[in-house]
Amino acid sequence: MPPVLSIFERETHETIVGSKLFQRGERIAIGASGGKDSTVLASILKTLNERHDYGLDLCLLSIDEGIKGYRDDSLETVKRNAVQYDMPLEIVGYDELYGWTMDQVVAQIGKKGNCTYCGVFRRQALDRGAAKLGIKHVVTGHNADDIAETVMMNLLRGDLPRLARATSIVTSSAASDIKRSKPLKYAYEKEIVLYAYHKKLDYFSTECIYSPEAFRGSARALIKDLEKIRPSSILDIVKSGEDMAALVPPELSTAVACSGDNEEAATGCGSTNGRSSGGEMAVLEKRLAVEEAAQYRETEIVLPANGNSLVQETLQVKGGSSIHDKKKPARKKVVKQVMGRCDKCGYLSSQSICKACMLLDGLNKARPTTEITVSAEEEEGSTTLMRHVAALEISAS
Ligand SMILES: Nc1ncnc2c1ncn2[C@@H]1O[C@H](COP(=O)(O)OP(=O)(O)OP(=O)(O)O)[C@@H](O)[C@H]1O
Repeated sequence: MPPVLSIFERETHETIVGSKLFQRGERIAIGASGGKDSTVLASILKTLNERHDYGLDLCLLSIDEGIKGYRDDSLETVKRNAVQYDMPLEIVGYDELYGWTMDQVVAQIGKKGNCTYCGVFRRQALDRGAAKLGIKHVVTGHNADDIAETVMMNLLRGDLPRLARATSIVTSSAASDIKRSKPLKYAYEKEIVLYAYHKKLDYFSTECIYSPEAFRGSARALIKDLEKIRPSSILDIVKSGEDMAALVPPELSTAVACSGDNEEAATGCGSTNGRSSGGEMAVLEKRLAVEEAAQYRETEIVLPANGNSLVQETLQVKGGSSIHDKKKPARKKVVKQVMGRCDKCGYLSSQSICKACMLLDGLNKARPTTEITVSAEEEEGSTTLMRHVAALEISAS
């Protein structure tokens, strides 16, 4: 076996053991997209489970987002993987869960912002798929590159709670009783590709046909540039993310989880997306330059406030608003989240309407603009988990 394989396997084993990721006898659903990361994850977990006798019961869980020419092809890969790794496979589709495929969502809303829908739907779909299997732990193939990008994006957004969630190897939230973990958190994408290559793994390498998420692409490009001058940048960013996460009060990072958002949902589907160079970074840089220039036109004035105390306020001498006026909205008050059920679909949620249902409401309201026919049998016999979403068929026209 080439040393690169054994080193990779040993390091992944160390991550698993060091983080006490699994318990003996645990049933684990591997989020399997057919891509390189989750294929390598399935392969290596099978190897390590047998070699080190973890005692895990592994299965593959795939979400069919309903993207023709992309997900249907990658699911064929997952079906082959199920045979190759001798693991049961469960496939859950957006159409059965939500009454919408991503192809239909994109036809309705366009490509812009479609990753947000997909991310929110996928998170819930993975939970629902795991619940269907009676499994409480889902592992995903997120790697160090993905996490470094997410850290960078949340740093630029000033969103430390979400940054904290992205860096933790295990995430669980009050809004779901299903745990998530990322055993490849410290694995470079390059190592994963090499492992797949040397082990001749069968994976699907086409990227999603819908628009990439520009901001992630920009963060990725920035990290790639940093790597040229500092090769350890990716793991350094992951490490810095972990250190920053330690400063975030737990109730704040939990509140992010409870809001129904997650790193994937907030940033689109994740790592493969947005790998094109985005213009957002250029816009950001331009804005920063303008703001920097504006600083020189500012004068510090101390004003008396509330009679006694002195409050420093910055006023701008010439027109326009001061950069200090562009205060970020005050951090949201942290409300203790209580797990309940979504009024519409009954899914676990800390809100009265879960995020997926909110998005579906918007989609369904706009749907009558398209010519629609409802199939009576389908509506009557629907086993759709979300009963409020009628099984609609868009007529061929
Ligand atoms: N359709 C899906 N079904 C099941 N799991 C998924 C699906 N899409 C993504 N995942 C899980 O989320 C992880 C991150 O997904 P992402 O879209 O960022 O793709 P990626 O980093 O290219 O991973 P991969 O190479 O496995 O596709 C995947 O490794 C996989 O575990």
